[in-house]
Amino acid sequence: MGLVSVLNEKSRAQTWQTLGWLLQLSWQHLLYFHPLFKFPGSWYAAGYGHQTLKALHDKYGEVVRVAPDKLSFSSATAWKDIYAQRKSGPNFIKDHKFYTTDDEQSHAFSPKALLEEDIVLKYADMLMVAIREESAKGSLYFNDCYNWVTFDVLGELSFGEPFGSVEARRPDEWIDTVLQMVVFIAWYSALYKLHPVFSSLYSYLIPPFVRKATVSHVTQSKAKILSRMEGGEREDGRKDFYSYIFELRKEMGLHEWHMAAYSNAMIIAGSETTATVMSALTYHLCRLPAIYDKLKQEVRSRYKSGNEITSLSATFPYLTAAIHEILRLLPPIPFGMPRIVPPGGDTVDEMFIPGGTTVSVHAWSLTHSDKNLKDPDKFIPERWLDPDNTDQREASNPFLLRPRACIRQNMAWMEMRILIAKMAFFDYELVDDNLDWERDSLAFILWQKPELWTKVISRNVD
Ligand code: HEM
Repeated sequence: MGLVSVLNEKSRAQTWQTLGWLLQLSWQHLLYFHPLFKFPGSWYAAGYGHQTLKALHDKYGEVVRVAPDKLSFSSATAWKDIYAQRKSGPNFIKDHKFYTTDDEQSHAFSPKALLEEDIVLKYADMLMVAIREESAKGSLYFNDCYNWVTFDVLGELSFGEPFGSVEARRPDEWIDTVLQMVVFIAWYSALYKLHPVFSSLYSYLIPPFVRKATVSHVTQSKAKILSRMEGGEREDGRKDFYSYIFELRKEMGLHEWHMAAYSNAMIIAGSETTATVMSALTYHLCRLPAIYDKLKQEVRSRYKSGNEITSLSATFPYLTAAIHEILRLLPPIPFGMPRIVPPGGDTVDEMFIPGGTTVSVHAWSLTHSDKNLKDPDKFIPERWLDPDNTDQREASNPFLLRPRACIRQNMAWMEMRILIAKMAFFDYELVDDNLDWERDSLAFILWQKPELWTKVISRNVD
């Protein structure tokens, strides 16, 4: 519970007054004394959407000050400077005001050989049956379909049991709550970026029903973890995410609440990202039938049905290029992931940045800039296949860079390849011809997707 929510009315009025005061102070500090004074920008840009932040980058250049102590970059070299292994000096670590996992912890959880592929195949095949049957009854809400499968996969890998969404053909309440929370976490983060003091306003922003659902959600996650712990290893003797986490539990001093929080983060990081890619790609394939024809042709010329496709066989050059392109056009994590410049300062893009500054790369600004790519707003998978293409493809780093890149990017690729290849046995079209994915998507911590209703017109699936 935030501090402000426990204060009475008088104290709240005083709090507002103090906040106004602090704002004035910050403003003065910002104007005259702050070491980042020389960087152009907008002090209130913390809560800006992706398009506005791009407009700021277009106006001011590759570095923009987005809050008193925060800089946003939009250059391919900044990716390397901020997120990759530094050639000299310490790496830039995660901004702990924003993250709940620390740099070492999540990497200790990086599992080795898992049963992910079998699980992805199982739910992908169930989804194909669900789509075939449900689409015979009318148009389908594809955002949900993709969420069913990605959350079930992560549920089974994390808690040892799926959410049961593909089977029930409806989203689990747990998932709905998580997706609602994403919006509020973004508000929290925007307020925090402005000044940590403002983050206490957060408790005013969350409607009581979401707050209640969130508490119940974390309690449920903890109960699931406990039941998974009591149940011991999987019956088939194979290891999932939690087999490794349980092994490390003592060594890392983890409480059940840590594990519940970690599994929540893992499920969101692993489900909504992949589901967003699937929805956005489906939209673009509907809009660009010639591209979808090429993709279908590539898959259908090798397989007679989606059931024949396994994880190892789902390697198709055009399909892979389409994934690269949708990850570029719509990086699934839409905000700049914050890192802290080590004490003493260091350089980013050949500029000296004082220690303690929060820096990030805003991927969307970078991958939508015509300085880096030709026709950056168009979906063109061919740019990833043509050896003579001059686009700066290194502008796109949807999984970040090692050593702190997405720890499960191989699984993400495997899941996307399988789902897209199996989906290529359906023909479908948009129900709403006015839908414009880029215009209608909202960027929070993750994307809030526009509604994707499709009409499946042929089902070449057994
Ligand atoms: C297209 C799909 C995905 C994209 C684009 C993506 C991207 C990313 C990025 C950029 C990060 C770094 C975040 C940061 O440092 O702030 C990250 C971290 C992470 N991702 Fe993914 N991810 C995807 C899918 C997955 C999947 C399928 C899983 C799990 C099965 C997963 C699990 C994680 C975890 C646990 C972290 C946290 C790692 C850490 O704290 O260092 N991601 N992901």
